[in-house]
Amino acid sequence: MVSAPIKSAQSAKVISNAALKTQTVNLTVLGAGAWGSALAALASRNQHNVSVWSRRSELSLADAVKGADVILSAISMKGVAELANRLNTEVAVPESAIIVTATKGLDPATTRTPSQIFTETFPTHPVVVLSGPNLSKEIEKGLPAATVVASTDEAAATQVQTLFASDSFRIYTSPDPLGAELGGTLKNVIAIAVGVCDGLNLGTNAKAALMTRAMPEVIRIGTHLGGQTETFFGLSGLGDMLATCTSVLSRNYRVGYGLAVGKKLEQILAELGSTAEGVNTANVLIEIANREEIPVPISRQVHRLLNGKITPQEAVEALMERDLKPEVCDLF
Ligand SMILES: NC(=O)C1=CN([C@@H]2O[C@H](COP(=O)(O)OP(=O)(O)OC[C@H]3O[C@@H](n4cnc5c(N)ncnc54)[C@H](O)[C@@H]3O)[C@@H](O)[C@H]2O)C=CC1
Ligand SMILES: O=C(CO)COP(=O)(O)O
Repeated sequence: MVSAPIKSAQSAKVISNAALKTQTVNLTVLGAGAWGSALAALASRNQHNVSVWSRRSELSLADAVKGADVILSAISMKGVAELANRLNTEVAVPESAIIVTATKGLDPATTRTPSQIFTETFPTHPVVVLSGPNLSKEIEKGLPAATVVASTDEAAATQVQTLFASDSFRIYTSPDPLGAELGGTLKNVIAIAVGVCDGLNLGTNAKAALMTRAMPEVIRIGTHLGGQTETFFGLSGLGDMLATCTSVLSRNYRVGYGLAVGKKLEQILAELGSTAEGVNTANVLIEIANREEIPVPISRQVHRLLNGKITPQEAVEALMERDLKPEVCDLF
């Protein structure tokens, strides 16, 4: 008898999601790179009105956001603060528009996350983070994937869930935008470390140890910055860490791999021709860790490597030669 009300509540939720699906949403995607384009295609396939703006497009920013129900930013971190400022000062963002951020990075000038930037700039608008194990090339092919839309505004998260969800793109909601965003951001630095591990042919044991020991490091800094511990064990945390650290499609992984096989960082980034956020994130993360005295041993070695202070082999030695200790002693 206990199960009856639970079943009817679940049914009611499914019906309301289905009803939402029939509404056509005006979506504006800001950023026509790999991720912005893939997300625009998902919403188009769901029959929504999608317009895509990029800094090189003929469409002006003002025209792009006119009449938008949802504005999704998927540009590189280096442009987010400037874009938020332009949206605030140069154009009229519709009053009820939901702002979604899909960028995985930290602002070098202020150490803020994209959702913090948008929330501070648009305090009356709902802000939603979209983050998960989402290699865009797989999603473009229609391969199955899952992600998280996180917001303190549950209704806004549900609307964004419905906007993008399909048979091949399963979306979960979460009330923890910072946790979802930081999981996706901090793992990029770890993906560089795992790329180094593979580039040096250190084997599966080493890779498993690195990813596992990265979890307390990500949780330590992620919770310090406001994320919830459990979020880091979900799709946007562990899930994204696994995707990015185990796929040659990941640009961050390829940065680490390239360094390990003797390439210069500039050459690797030029060959990639697109964004590898982990490079900037490592710098900002170490600034935060130094300021707040948070131990981040793996990220610190990545930072030293990226800045030419050590070789890949020296980074491995530095991690292996640390003081011995119990495993579960330093999660927080
Ligand atoms: N590609 C992927 O598989 C995924 C990427 N992401 C995240 O999405 C963000 C964008 O990544 P991608 O689309 O892959 O990179 P991309 O390099 O393909 O595209 C970056 C886009 O940002 C724009 N941009 C760069 N600086 C700008 C500025 N100052 N002002 C306005 N626009 C600017 C570029 O013109 C381009 O449209 C990154 O934070 C990345 O971590 C998240 C999940 C998946
Ligand atoms: O965040 C991503 C997958 O979820 C994309 O990873 P890269 O930016 O390393 O390609």
